Amino acid sequence: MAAFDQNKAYSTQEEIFFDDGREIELLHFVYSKPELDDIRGSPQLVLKAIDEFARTRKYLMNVGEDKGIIVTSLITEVKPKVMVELGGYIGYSCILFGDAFRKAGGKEYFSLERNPEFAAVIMSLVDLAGLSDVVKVVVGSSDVSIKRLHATGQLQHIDLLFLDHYKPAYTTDLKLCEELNLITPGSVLAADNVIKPGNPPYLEYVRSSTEEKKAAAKREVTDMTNGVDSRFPGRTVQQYDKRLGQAKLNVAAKGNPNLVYESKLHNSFEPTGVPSRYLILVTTLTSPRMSTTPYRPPFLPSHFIKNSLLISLSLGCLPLSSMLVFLSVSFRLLHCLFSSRTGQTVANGPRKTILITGVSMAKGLALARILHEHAHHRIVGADDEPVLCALSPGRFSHAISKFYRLDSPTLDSGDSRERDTTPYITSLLRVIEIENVDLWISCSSVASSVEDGKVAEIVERKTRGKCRVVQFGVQMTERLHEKDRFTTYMKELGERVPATWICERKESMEMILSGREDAAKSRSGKETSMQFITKSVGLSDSTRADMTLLPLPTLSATRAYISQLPMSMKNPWLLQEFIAGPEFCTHALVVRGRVRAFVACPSSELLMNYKALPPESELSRAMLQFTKRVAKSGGTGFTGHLSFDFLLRMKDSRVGDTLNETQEPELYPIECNPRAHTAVVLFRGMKELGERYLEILEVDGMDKGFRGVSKTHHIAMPNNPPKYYWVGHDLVTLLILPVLRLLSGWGSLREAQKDASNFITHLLFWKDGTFEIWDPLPFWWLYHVYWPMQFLNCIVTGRKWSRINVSTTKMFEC
Ligand SMILES: C[S@@+](CC[C@H](N)C(=O)[O-])C[C@H]1O[C@@H](n2cnc3c(N)ncnc32)[C@H](O)[C@@H]1O
Repeated sequence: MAAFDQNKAYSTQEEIFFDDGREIELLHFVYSKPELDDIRGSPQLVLKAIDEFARTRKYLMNVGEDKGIIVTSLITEVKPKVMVELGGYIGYSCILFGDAFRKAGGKEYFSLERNPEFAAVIMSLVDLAGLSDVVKVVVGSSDVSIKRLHATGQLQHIDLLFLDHYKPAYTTDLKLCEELNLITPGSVLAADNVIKPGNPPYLEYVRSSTEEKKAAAKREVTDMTNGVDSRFPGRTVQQYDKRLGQAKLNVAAKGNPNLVYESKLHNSFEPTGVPSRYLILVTTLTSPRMSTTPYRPPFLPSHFIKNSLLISLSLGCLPLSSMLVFLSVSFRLLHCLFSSRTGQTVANGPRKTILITGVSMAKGLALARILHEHAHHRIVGADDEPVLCALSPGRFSHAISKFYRLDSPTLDSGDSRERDTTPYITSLLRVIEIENVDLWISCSSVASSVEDGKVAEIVERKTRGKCRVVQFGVQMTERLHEKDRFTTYMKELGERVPATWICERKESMEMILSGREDAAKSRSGKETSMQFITKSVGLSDSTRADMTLLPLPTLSATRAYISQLPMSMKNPWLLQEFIAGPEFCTHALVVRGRVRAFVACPSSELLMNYKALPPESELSRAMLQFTKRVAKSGGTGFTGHLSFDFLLRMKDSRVGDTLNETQEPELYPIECNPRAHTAVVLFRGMKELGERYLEILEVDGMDKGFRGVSKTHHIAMPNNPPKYYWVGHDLVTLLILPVLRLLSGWGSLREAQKDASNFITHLLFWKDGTFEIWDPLPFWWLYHVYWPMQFLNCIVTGRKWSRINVSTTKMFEC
């Protein structure tokens, strides 16, 4: 630390050092300067005048030049678009930082000041400095102002936060900003005077790990007076009481414990020349890292209340959905009367039995309904459900002649690979045998992938091809399903894949990251922009939404992040190049190595919205071509459902989420799901898809190529189908949660309005993924029996969940 220049030292701090009229005196001092015309519009000259007053007249509690330079350098480095300062006083920091901020391309600088007289001084001096275009002075207590700015949509994110106000409010205001999602990865905090006069609770909070914060939140707070930590001296606590009364702290703010900070102390001098210690904090995240969904504060206090509220919601909606079912059934009866007069579907060939597994899920149900259109054949449905609990919504579908309960799949795929029989395999084989099934369409979940593959092999062997199956064998299923093997396979096929490494040890992940960084640096001679994400090779509900970009801003943060990954020889992790761009998913039916049905759509959060890409679009065509190449490589024994997740690298990263059809698509397959995708709902009402499945039955002999017997080479693709959503999911996420968030002061009106308008648009113009007017019972059962029973079970067993997927009936445990 360089020596302090005594010539610029402020006057000594007196016993009473502010709010004694000196702030207004300062205004007169500045405005009576003979060189006022030169000062006007010059932030530097305004600061010089303020410094002169503090040196020659009275002390001012400004950040000062020495400490200020730390923040101005930070501004130049971070280039914030939005900056907030808590505590503006007479506007010194606001003018110093506002100037640097504007030069660095900043757009909005909010200066929050509780004392209206001080705020008036700031406004006057900011105006004189010519900074009114970027600086907005907000009068009021910081927590109230933050909430209001957020609620009115004026403040949506903070790139740089400067804390220099009421010491006990540092932690509570930071927690508030975290909860409102104003502080996210990439945000930088600079806090003044954390060592002297000191701010132990703040230091403790920003230095804690996620676990420590969670544990601290659970502990009973005993050492607090009026929400103020007893470690603060009385003088600090009562500093602003005289004029403004006792500050009310927002102690309800719980913060986001998942945000973990990396902190660095900077030594400097107070403007009086007294050495000071300054804390600059760079936010970095540990688990669950940068989620694609913004962090939403848990305003529902417990799982019990959450589950109880959802059960009540189901009860509340019961009359309306029962009425809907009644109307639908009446409509169907009338329709049947009418269609019996106009004639039924003409029988064509021998009647076959088609088994569809996974009918509890929207995808299985959609396929059952599509095949039901071919009324001549018999559709049997099956799915796993608990013994003596008729929970599966699919069992009540009009499309299904008979439903069978299956045992649950074995969750450990390694286990099921070793064993030839599991309760699931046995129960499924029994259904195929009892029903003398001609075609089994496997539409099951990820949990049963390997066992389904096993059943496929056994059935083909036992029935000598009499029973046809839409399901790949075990080896192919594993090769496609396991992320590491899939990437290797794609490389073997010469396909473009993101750079990927399989890591069994944390040290190797660290080494790869530092090696890549060094190589990139030496190639370009400057900082690399290449970023990576990590994923567990096996299934992991808790980490799958995690999108933390590596390397983190500092080596130690990257190390800390890697160290918390549950990586081992048995549970390897992938380190994969991050491709910035939109994600897409596809669904395809492949028969004997040929794609027979295909659809592509943009991926949405939790995959609860489906909008098909036009089949003729360049993107859809590119994804289809890729699917065709993979299908062909599987040979003539390759029959099953094939879904991929693709990332599209945009040439101009700024258009990240908007699709520009004129760009040449640079697609990267990142994952494969060798099973049906919920996107199959986009085929609803499309008889042609049913025909593609029935063609499998027409193939004469297992060794005969498909080409010889195909009626058409045309691939079934939905053209301009309706958009799909799930009303239960949208009702909660777009209507109830935003309203509750708004009422509890956490959400903004603008956000709630936007969500509500999306909900209404979906309700009016989109189709529900489960409801069908001629087959309404599965919908009713899903929302009024299946989910309430699941929530009740969670209350009774204490099972905790963080998200649910209405379409796949899956609960993500936490
Ligand atoms: C140390 S001074 C700020 C100095 C200023 N940042 C500078 O360097 O020029 C602290 C200021 O915070 C203000 N303040 C105190 N509690 C506050 C709160 N809860 N919300 C907003 N401002 C507050 C005080 O009125 C005072 O003006």
